[in-house]
Amino acid sequence: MMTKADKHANWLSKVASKSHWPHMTTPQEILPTIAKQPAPFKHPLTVSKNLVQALKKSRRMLQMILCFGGLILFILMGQSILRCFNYELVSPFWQQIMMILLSLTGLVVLSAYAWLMWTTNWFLESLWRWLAGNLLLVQATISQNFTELLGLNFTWFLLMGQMMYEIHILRGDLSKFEWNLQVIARESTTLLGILLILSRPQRDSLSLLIIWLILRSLPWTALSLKTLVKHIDKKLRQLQVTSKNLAVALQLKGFDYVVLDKTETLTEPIAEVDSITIKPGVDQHLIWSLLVSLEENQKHPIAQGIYRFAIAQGGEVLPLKQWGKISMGLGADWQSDHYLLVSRSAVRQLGLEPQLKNNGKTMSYLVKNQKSILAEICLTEKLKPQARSLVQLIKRWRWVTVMATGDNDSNANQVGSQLGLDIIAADLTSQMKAQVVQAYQKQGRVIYLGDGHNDQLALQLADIGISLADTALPYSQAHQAHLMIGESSLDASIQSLQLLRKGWFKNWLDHLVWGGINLATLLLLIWNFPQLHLAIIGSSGILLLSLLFNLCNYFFNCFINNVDNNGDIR
Ligand SMILES: Nc1ncnc2c1ncn2[C@@H]1O[C@H](COP(=O)(O)OP(=O)(O)OP(=O)(O)O)[C@@H](O)[C@H]1O
Ligand SMILES: [Cu+]
Repeated sequence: MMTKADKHANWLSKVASKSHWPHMTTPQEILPTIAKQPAPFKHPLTVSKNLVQALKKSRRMLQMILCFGGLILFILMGQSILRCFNYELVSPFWQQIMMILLSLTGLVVLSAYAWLMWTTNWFLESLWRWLAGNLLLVQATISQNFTELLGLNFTWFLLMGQMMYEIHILRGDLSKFEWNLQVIARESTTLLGILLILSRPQRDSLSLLIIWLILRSLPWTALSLKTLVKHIDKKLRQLQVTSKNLAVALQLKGFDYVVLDKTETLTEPIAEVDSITIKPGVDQHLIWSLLVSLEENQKHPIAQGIYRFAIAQGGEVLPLKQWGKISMGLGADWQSDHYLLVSRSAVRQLGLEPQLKNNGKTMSYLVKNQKSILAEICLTEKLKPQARSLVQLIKRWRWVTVMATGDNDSNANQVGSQLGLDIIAADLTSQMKAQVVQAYQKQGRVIYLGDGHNDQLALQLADIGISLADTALPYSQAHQAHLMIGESSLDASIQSLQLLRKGWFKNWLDHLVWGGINLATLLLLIWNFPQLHLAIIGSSGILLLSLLFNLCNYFFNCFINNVDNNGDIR
């Protein structure tokens, strides 16, 4: 049988063979093809620029009005529907038909809602809600309670909307404003719900309600996401790790793939030159000088190794005209010739054949005018001491380990098998690294661990990007990652991953406790404690308001996000 790992290895070999070269990796070139985010919600309305600008300015105010207005309208509509439609007057046969239809739609809507929840990895919560919802459904159907059935349908429909909204938050960045809005909405609606219940004639439900609210607040304070984020952020900072969007990261709950960069992530930041084989008849001093000049200002581990070696051989700096960054190496013009210092696969794509066999080493080739190989450079990279424990840790958690490297496959296989990685993808450009991440995201959640050198895009696209930006090698775009490790050792990475996992576990516990409380209340209800019924009606009042708030917010976000800075609808 084909394992998960095999399937992806197959797919990867297909992607890797599509590599194009020479290829200038400019962000403009990559972004349109790679950074294809899920298509944004297209609003069917076309509105004038001025209106959009006005909407944007008064967005918050409008949200409030729409939300509370919507709630009042909703209640009024529900009441008038129930008043106009006299269920008792319908013939018993049609009453039965309507009951069955309502139960069935209830089941469908409930299942759709639970499924949406399932897709965000809230497995347990989704299961609780589905089971509890079905209990309610059965109870209402058996007792032939038409109003309750109608209410259940409505509530689940709204819950589905809320779930869509939450998925929307999970996909994007949770802004501070959105976060605060959520908190305000939740707290104010709780207050409103309490007032609603207090205004009811039956006071006996009050004590039950208070117990219920205390129970409800326990997990909220002890285990809530906000507390967790604070706690974990503090610990991360002690490790000199800066985090971004930790709330989003912690809501993801568990991972399926960890994609690792090789050079400088798993290996030490300086490579050691083993040998440089120069083509017979070529001026050696020119080679050393070309190497020194090419690598002079490069931060790449290979560059550091080559530079040191060539300097020691007496290389001098020549006024080269550098090409800027290209994938798979460097390019520069000197006098009327152009020189490339590139990888094995790049050399092959030029139709040239290296002399030396590649025995699991990192290789780099100096090529003149895309026609002849002047020098073959063979380098050794040392594994970082903690690389093995990192991989073992990840494997113990049963996440699939993938190596995505720009280095040649011979070396990648050597390092990969030494560490026992599940999948190895070599000869990747930064564009292909991003594609690898995207491909795995179709199967599950992806963490990317890299140095921010040839993988900024991959770091950005992954569900969590962890960049090991060595303070001595500040990579310009590393800040887009969710976590930044300020040292090149893997210790902080290992500890950060462990912290995240602890966070997910606690978050999971939170849902367990919540689900337990919900289920217990519902079971009590089924065993016919009429007072609790009131408490639950009160809490659904809370729910309703917060749902409407979230729904308004959701549509607003989709709508506003579709409008670019010029006020044009995309
Ligand atoms: N500064 C450089 N000097 C010499 N060769 C280079 C340089 N940069 C890249 N190369 C060549 O291109 C290949 C791929 O480099 P790239 O930076 O894409 O990946 P990498 O850093 O080696 O691996 P990883 O993706 O695991 O970090 C290298 O193996 C090397 O042959
Ligand atoms: Cu790297």
